[in-house]
Amino acid sequence: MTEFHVSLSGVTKDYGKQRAVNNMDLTLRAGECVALAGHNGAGKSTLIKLILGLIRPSSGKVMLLGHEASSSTAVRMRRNVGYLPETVALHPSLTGAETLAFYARLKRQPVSANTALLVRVGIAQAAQRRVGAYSKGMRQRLALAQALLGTPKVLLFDEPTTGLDPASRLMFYEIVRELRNGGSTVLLSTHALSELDGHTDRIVVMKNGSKIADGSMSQLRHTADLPIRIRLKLAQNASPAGLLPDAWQRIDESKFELACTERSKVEAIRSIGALNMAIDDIEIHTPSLDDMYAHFLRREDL
Ligand SMILES: Nc1ncnc2c1ncn2[C@@H]1O[C@H](COP(=O)(O)OP(=O)(O)OP(=O)(O)O)[C@@H](O)[C@H]1O
Repeated sequence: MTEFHVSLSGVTKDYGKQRAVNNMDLTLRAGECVALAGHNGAGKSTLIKLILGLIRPSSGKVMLLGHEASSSTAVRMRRNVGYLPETVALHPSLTGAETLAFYARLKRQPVSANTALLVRVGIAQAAQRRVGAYSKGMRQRLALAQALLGTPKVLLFDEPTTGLDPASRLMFYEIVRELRNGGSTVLLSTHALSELDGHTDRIVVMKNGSKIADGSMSQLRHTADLPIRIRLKLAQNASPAGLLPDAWQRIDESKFELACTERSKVEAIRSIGALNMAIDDIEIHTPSLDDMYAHFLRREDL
């Protein structure tokens, strides 16, 4: 049986006249990492707060670990949920160790596990320093440590990698991988789609409160069907380039380019093979995640 850790059905959230989330359906399974992408004000943070039960939907149902998210029974479930908010307010006069101990007590977790947690997020050496003297990245790592307390079943990260350097980002995604392998569900909101490659199972794209795309990277590529560019470099002794069909554009003396769809890519490569030309190199440029993202956000019909 598929185990859903989180499910939203027909969820709408209005703030007065402002519709922040519109008729949203979403399910998150155990051991799944899903990225939530969308422009500023698309409704990502609101969606995360709905899952946390911090706000109630105007209509529809949000289920978290088998309980309605904003119900009193779900409060007990919160111990199984880790949350990293978009802006983290940590007390500047507490040390890193004291901060984590404070959150561990709030979450009723043993403080004995904290040292290992500080090592895991890479700030053990600064544990006795005041948080006020931490860099932005160090504060973000400490905030991540509090979200990981008790190895939650559901982790909600609101723009977790903002302010992290590339090494810290890698550390973050390494932790996400461990969490997934351990069966936790991870939902992370982001603007940085280009850094997601290989780190998430699905990407959900939101626009003006509605879900406009939901699928794995390759499913989204298929749906977007953006042109792929195949570049050929012919060998010096190659047969005349005139053998190439007209669709191939000449770039210079020896280089040619074809724009084709994801679906017709294999056929295009096969047809070059059939021409029996001497080829030095073939490059395939697939659309980047940012290209796909821009494509979905641009579409007027969505
Ligand atoms: N407490 C609130 N009261 C009124 N309107 C709100 C409130 N919180 C959010 N909104 C509105 O709801 C919409 C969605 O906001 P939300 O913060 O969920 O977007 P977001 O996708 O997280 O944006 P960002 O990427 O900028 O963080 C926006 O139009 C925002 O102005």
